[in-house]
Amino acid sequence: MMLPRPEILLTPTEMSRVDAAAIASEISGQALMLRAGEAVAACVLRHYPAALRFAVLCGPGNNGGDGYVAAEALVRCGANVRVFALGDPERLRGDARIARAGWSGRVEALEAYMPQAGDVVIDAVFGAGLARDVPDLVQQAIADVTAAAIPVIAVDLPSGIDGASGKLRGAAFRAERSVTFVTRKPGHVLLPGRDHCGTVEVFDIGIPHRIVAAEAAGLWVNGPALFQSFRRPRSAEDHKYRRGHLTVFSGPAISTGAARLSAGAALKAGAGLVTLASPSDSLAVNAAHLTAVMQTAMDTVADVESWLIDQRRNTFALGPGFGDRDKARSYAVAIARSGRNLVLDADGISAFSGDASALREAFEGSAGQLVTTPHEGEFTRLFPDIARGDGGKVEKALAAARAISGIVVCKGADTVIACPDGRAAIEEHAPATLATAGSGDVLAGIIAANLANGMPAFEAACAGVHQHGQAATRAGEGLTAEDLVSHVLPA
Ligand SMILES: NC(=O)C1=CN([C@@H]2O[C@H](COP(=O)(O)OP(=O)(O)OC[C@H]3O[C@@H](n4cnc5c(N)ncnc54)[C@H](OP(=O)(O)O)[C@@H]3O)[C@@H](O)[C@H]2O)[C@@H](O)CC1
Ligand SMILES: [K+]
Repeated sequence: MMLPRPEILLTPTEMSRVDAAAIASEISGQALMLRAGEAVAACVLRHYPAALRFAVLCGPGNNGGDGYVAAEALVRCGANVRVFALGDPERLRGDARIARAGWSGRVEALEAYMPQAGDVVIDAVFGAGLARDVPDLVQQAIADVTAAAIPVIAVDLPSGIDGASGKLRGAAFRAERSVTFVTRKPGHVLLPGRDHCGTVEVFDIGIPHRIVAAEAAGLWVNGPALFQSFRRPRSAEDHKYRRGHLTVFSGPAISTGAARLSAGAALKAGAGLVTLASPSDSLAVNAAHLTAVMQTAMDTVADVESWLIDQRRNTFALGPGFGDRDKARSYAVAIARSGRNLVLDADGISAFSGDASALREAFEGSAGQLVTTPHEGEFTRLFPDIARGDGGKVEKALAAARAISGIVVCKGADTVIACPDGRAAIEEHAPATLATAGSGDVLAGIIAANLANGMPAFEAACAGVHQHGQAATRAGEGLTAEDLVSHVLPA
């Protein structure tokens, strides 16, 4: 069933607040658990009609409670079901205790479970309440089930996956399917969690959307819903200057390709004009490759300042193949002072290694918007203290965004886009083919084009990450960064 905002993600903490708010508004917790467990039973019957036996592994909390409900529902349908529990089921409390009482069969100890051909495992050991590494007994069960290649259906999340961060807690089941409730959780989308969840089904267990919306803090799966209303409307009266003038800084003669990839991608993404600002020694090399992209000589910060006099030059991309870090810092500061937008990538990020506060000071009070696009190594260099912390990718990206008062795009197969105001989005459709030289340069150019078009920075970055993934999907196998450029489309 479609939820009103399918892109919302709730962390386990937010989910338990939603649960508490639902119960406070007279929705019975027991009824929620019944619907959840029955949804799991329906899912396994639909997908594994030929199973010889369902082995339901139940934990000590409400995830286990869902397992007992599913077990009883399966027996009612005539299935062969065995239940194996972690810990003493007599110690269950609340709704889980009631669910246990509703299970008409025996409960065996988890260690008694011996996987057999024809089994399907229902993993109801831990869900949202996983608080630390899974105990040895569970690690052993995970190893046995994995070795025997038994299909696993996870209730909520595979046991061992942290719902907030997607991180592995000791070990985790690799599920073929996960059945979750109300919304997906970050652990379904972030890696490695996403790889352990299999196909995720979201069931509406009857909690009204207004309760969900009240607790949702602003974390989404990236997609057009986040940025479509900020797209630049197309108009017959448009001319190129209305679509923004982007300047991309080129590196020295031996490393000009990266900036050309950014510039080419920006034109395809819909920037009205793109100028490559080249050191004098690179002009001839760049000229040999350029057609629609224009060129100007740019050797010093004084050259940058005089280029900034024309207010139509509203957006800059700095870093791809740039090289000179001192110059990169002085250029970035000049752009910030003049109130223009900046996408800072690659060498532009390295120029501020360990000194993120200098970026924040430069952009604080500036009318210009800052977007940085670090991969993992660049993130560690720019934000060493944040990178060392324990948090998940979303928490780290948000801390970094606050540290620079700008948008941070943490690149990877689960790119996170974070805004200093607390909003964040996770991309889930980036094809593996994007892991190719120059792909990041293309992304920087697309985001810069969106900024040049007048999009607010968070939306420009979300759209850019989405456009980048879509371009890679259109390009298909054997993708190079040049192919990627040719498949870029406007937001
Ligand atoms: N929210 C909703 O709307 C609905 C939620 N529903 C379901 O509830 C689930 C969340 O339930 P939950 O909060 O009870 O957490 P759950 O995952 O069962 O684990 C908690 C227990 O495990 C224990 N424990 C934790 N880590 C451990 C470790 N490493 N090793 C050993 N023990 C460990 C922990 O012990 P403690 O940390 O307190 O010592 C506690 O006893 C959710 O995933 C969904 O399936 C549905 O019914 C529909 C409505
Ligand atoms: K589980």
